[in-house]
Amino acid sequence: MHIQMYIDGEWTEATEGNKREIINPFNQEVIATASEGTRSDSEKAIAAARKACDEGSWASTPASERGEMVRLVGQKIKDNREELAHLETLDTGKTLEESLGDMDDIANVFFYFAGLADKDGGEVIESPLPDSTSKVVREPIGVCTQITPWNYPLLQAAWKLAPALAAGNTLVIKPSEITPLTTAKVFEFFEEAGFPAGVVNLVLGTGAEVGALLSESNDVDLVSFTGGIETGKTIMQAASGNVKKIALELGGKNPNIVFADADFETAVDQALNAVFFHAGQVCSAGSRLLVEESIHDAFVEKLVERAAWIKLGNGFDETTESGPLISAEHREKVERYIQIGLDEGATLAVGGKRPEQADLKNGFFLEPTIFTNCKNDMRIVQEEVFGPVLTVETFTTADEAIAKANDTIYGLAGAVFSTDIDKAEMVAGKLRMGTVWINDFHPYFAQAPWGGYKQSGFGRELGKIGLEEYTEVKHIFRNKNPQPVGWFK
Ligand SMILES: NC(=O)c1ccc[n+]([C@@H]2O[C@H](COP(=O)([O-])OP(=O)(O)OC[C@H]3O[C@@H](n4cnc5c(N)ncnc54)[C@H](O)[C@@H]3O)[C@@H](O)[C@H]2O)c1
Ligand SMILES: C[N+](C)(C)CC=O
Repeated sequence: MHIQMYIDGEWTEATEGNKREIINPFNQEVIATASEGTRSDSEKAIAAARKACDEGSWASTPASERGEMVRLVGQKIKDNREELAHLETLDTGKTLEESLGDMDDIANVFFYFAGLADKDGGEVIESPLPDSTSKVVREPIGVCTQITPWNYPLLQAAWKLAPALAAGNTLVIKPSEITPLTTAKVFEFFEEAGFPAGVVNLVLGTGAEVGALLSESNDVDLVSFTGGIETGKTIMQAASGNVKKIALELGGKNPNIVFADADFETAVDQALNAVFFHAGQVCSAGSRLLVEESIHDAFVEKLVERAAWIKLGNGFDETTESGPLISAEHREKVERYIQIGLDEGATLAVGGKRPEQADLKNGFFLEPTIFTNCKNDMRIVQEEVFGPVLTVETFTTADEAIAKANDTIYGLAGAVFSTDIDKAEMVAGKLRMGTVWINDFHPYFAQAPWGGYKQSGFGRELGKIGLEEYTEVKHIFRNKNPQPVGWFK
C-alpha cells in the first residue's frame, strides 16, 4: 500500500519525491509507504485552501447542503468501518475492538456536525437605539490548518474535519507522520462525496518540515493542534505572526480519586481501565491514582494482581487486552520515566520492564507498571508519561484529595469514585479540569465538549461549541432612518 497527499482535488506525490515507511508497532513490519512532504507541499496545500476559500463557493453553499456532504462522509466511514478499523490497528497496534469502537465514534462525530450545520440561523438583538435593527451571525473563519497525533489518528482528525467543514471553512490537515493511513483513506471519501477542489487538503510528513508552515503561514486563519505540550508551545509562538486563531488540545496528568465508600470492585476495575487502556497512550489516562488511606493496601493489592494479568499481544488477536507502544523511541521515553520513578524513591509494585514472551519480542511492549509510595512533587507524578505507568498516592480528607488532584500544570480530565453523590459532586465542582467523571472513567461523545484547563490547552472540540470554534461572530447593525450626525459643526 502506498498513500499520497491530496492537494487541490488531486492525489499527489511529495514535490521532492521522498517516501516514508509506515511500521506496524506489533512486529515492526512495513505495512505501507507514504509520501513524505516538505515545506513546499504545505505551501501548495495552503494556497489551494486559500483559493477555494476566497474564490470558491464552499462558504456560501447553503449550510444544509454542506451538512449533507459531511453526513455522506460519515456514512462512508460507517459503511467501511471494518476496513478502517483494520488499518488503524495495523498502524497503532491498538486492539481491533478498540479501533471498531473508534470508527463508530468517528461516524457519529460526522453525523453530529452534519446535523448542526444548518441549526444556527443567527440571533436578533433588541437594539437600544431607535429605528434600528441588530443581529448577530456566525461566519466561517476561512482557511483552517489541523495537526493531529498518533494515538487516536482518525478520531482526532474527525473532531477537527467535521466541524470545520460543516461551518464552511476550507482546510489543510496533517496527520502524525507515523500513523497517516486512516486519515488518507477518508480523503478518498471526501473525493467520492464531491467536495470542491481545494476545500479539503491532506499533507503528509514531519512536524518540523510539513507542520511548521501550517502554524506560521499568514495565509492561514486558524490552526487547530492536538499533541504534546512542547509542540503546542512552538505552534502558539509560530501562530502569532498574523495573530491567527489557535486551538490547542494538549496532554494531561489526570487524577483518579477513589474514596473508601466507593464500590470496591468497580473502582478497582475502572482504575485499571483508566490508566492501562491503549497502553496508557491516552491524553486523559487516569495515570495518578489518589486512594483514601483506609483502603489503600487492599486496593493496591487487587490492582497489582489484576495489572499482572493484563494480556498483551497482537491487536488482531481477540484475547489481547492491550497492544504495544507506538514506537521504539516512545518506549524508550517511557522506560526513562520508569527509571526516574525508581530514582525518586517510588516503590515499583508491578511491571517496569519489557515482557519476556517470545511472541512479543518484535513489538514495542512494556508491562503494565504501578508505582506506590509516590509524592506529588515527584516527576513521575507531575509529568505526562503517556504509557502504561500508574502512580499511587493516598489522602485522608476530601480537601486533601482535591488539593493533590489540582496540584499539576495540566487540567484535562479527572474522576471521582464514591457512593456519597453529594461528596462526589462537591469534589467534581472543585477540580480544575475540562472533563470530570463521577463513578466512571473515559466516556466522551460527540454531544459533549472536550478540552483542557491550564496547560492542557484551550478551545473546545465536540459539542455545539466545537462547531462555534470554527466560526467568526459578526454583529450587523442597521440604521433604518439614517440622518446626519451633526457632531462636527
Ligand atoms: N487533549 C487531547 O484531546 C489530546 C488527544 C490526543 C493526544 N493528545 C496529546 O498528544 C501527545 C501525543 O501525541 P504526539 O506524540 O503525536 O504529539 P506531538 O506533539 O509530538 O505531535 C503531534 C503532531 O504535531 C506535529 N508536529 C510536531 N512538531 C511540530 C511543529 N513544530 N509544527 C507543527 N506540527 C508539529 C507532529 O508531526 C504530529 O502530527 C500527548 O501529549 C497527548 O496527551 C492530546
Ligand atoms: C481525546 N481522546 C480521549 C479520545 C484521546 C486522547 O488521547
